[in-house]
Amino acid sequence: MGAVTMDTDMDAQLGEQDQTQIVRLFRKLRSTFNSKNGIWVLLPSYQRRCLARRLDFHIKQHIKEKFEEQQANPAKRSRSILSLSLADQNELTAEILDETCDQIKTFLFAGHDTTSITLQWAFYELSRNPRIFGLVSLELDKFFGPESTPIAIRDKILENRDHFLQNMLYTSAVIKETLRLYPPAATSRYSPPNTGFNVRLPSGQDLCLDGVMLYSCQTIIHQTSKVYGDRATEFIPERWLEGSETPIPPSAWRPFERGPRQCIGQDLANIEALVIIASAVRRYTWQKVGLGATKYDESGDPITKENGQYDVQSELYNVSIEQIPE
Ligand code: HEM
Repeated sequence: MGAVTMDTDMDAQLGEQDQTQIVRLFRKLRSTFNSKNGIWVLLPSYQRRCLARRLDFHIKQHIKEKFEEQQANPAKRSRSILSLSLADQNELTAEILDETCDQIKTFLFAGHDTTSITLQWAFYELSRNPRIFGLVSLELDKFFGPESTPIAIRDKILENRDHFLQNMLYTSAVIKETLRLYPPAATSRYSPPNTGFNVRLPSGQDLCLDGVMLYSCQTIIHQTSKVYGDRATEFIPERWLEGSETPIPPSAWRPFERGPRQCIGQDLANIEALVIIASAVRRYTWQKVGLGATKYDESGDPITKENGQYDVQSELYNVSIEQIPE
């Protein structure tokens, strides 16, 4: 996200000591929202304000540096979000600096966990569904040929940028199905008082929702059997391929939400996920360990269930609501 938003590698994948200040402060700030987290319980709002101020300071420093660079050498402008948003500015006023800092924080926040959570679930489903893993692998073999290094993958994508997505239909369906079963983000809508926003329930009852905050629960919408059938809770990428049995109305799949405020980064998220899945599947196979770990037979091979999935030693979720400690 650092590269896309600010044209900067923020070393987020390195150990904490080697990460940039922005990443470290961002993580600390986020931890203040976890009420179980030691000292923050006592002083969350004060600490939060201090951390937020320090984070703003570092991001603003960065914006100033990029602005100077861009002014000195306009021809070398990159296509990062920061660079594009500064493109028409001749002067970096305090107001523009504040606004740019806010926008950058929104992108860093919105594009950070969402894609990584999607990838975690995609990797999980690929690890326990050998048939699906095989089909992704086959599609990637056809497109990339024998090359498997990330650089080769990048070059091949750039060479075929106009046909890349058309060639990745199955892998794209895996991502779509991952986002259906495990939507990583959410949103809400507010209808101010006196708007006159009415909805009709399936029972025929009319409800006025003025003054109500509405949370559209994608997890429920995405698993409704009226749309997704008896196998709504199963991971079946094929349901997204042309010629699949039941057409799915667009409004029944909304991990990025819909309408004028829908996710602005969805194309980027899809491409990021495709490139990362392609790089990983081309080089590795993997098995789940810990909770939900794969079960093996005596000769060390994974045991496959009737539905084609690997059997597991324990359920992935083994804590029911009643069991969650206070
Ligand atoms: C799988 C990945 C992602 C998912 C599931 C996701 C989902 C969402 C959702 C549900 C919203 C709220 C939309 C609404 O209220 O209607 C949203 C907003 C937003 N997302 Fe994403 N997002 C993802 C990745 C990204 C990335 C990579 C970026 C940045 C490049 C990004 C930038 C944003 C921004 C800026 C907004 C606010 C848009 C606005 O309020 O107008 N998202 N996203």
